[in-house]
Amino acid sequence: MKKTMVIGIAGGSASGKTSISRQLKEIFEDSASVSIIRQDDYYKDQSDKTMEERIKTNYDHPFAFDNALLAQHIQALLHGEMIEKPTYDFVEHNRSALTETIYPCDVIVLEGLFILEDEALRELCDIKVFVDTDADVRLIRRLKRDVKKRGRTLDSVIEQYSTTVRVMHERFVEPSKRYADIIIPEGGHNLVAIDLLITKISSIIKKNMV
Ligand SMILES: Nc1ncnc2c1ncn2[C@@H]1O[C@H](COP(=O)(O)OP(=O)(O)O)[C@@H](O)[C@H]1O
Ligand SMILES: O=c1ccn([C@@H]2O[C@H](COP(=O)(O)O)[C@@H](O)[C@H]2O)c(=O)[nH]1
Repeated sequence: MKKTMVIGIAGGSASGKTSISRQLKEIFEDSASVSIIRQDDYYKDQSDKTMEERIKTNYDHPFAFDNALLAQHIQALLHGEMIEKPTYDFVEHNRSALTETIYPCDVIVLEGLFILEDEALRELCDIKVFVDTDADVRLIRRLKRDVKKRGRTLDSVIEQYSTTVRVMHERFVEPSKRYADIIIPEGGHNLVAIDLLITKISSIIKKNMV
């Protein structure tokens, strides 16, 4: 019987998880149906909080996410059911009103900060990947991205990084590296590691198709 494969991609903020997930989706689009599920879309709803309160939330602690719903959605896809995936608005620091329908597929790329830290999510992954990018590179990337795409100021990114992002990374994200089957040093720059990952996924897809 055809089985859906789950590729878990964890790593620090701005390590390159989303960029690698997109590369994989593009590469396998012709041979398999691929869906990307981002843990970021499962940040808890904060409609009951003011903007001032939302700014103070610690978004780098596992409690900020509804991981139970995420695990339930992955299970549903594995059982051949479609899901209504929440979507997240980083500018508003809140869930959006819109959901996205995700249909059962051959490959689920499950990416996010705590995919390997959370035991239930980790156990759903057939291949566990950790994108390992140095902290200084991640901070520079985050500064550029958050100012351009997430409505932040330079000062707010630096303040959030020094108060929560860095400490939580060391406490929760970095230790989860030990669960990885594949560690990709230098993020998306490491073409050799990405090629190895692609070869492995291809062989699993081939076996699945016969
Ligand atoms: N290998 C790379 N080289 C240069 N910039 C990169 C690379 N990978 C990602 N980026 C950029 O860094 C930022 C963060 O990458 P992203 O994939 O969103 O990380 P994550 O999903 O881990 O937070 C984005 O603006 C992205 O374009
Ligand atoms: O409302 C929010 C939600 C999250 N964040 C920050 O985003 C990153 C996680 O996203 P990556 O794409 O992995 O960088 C996390 O470090 C949070 O600090 C936010 O600022 N506001």
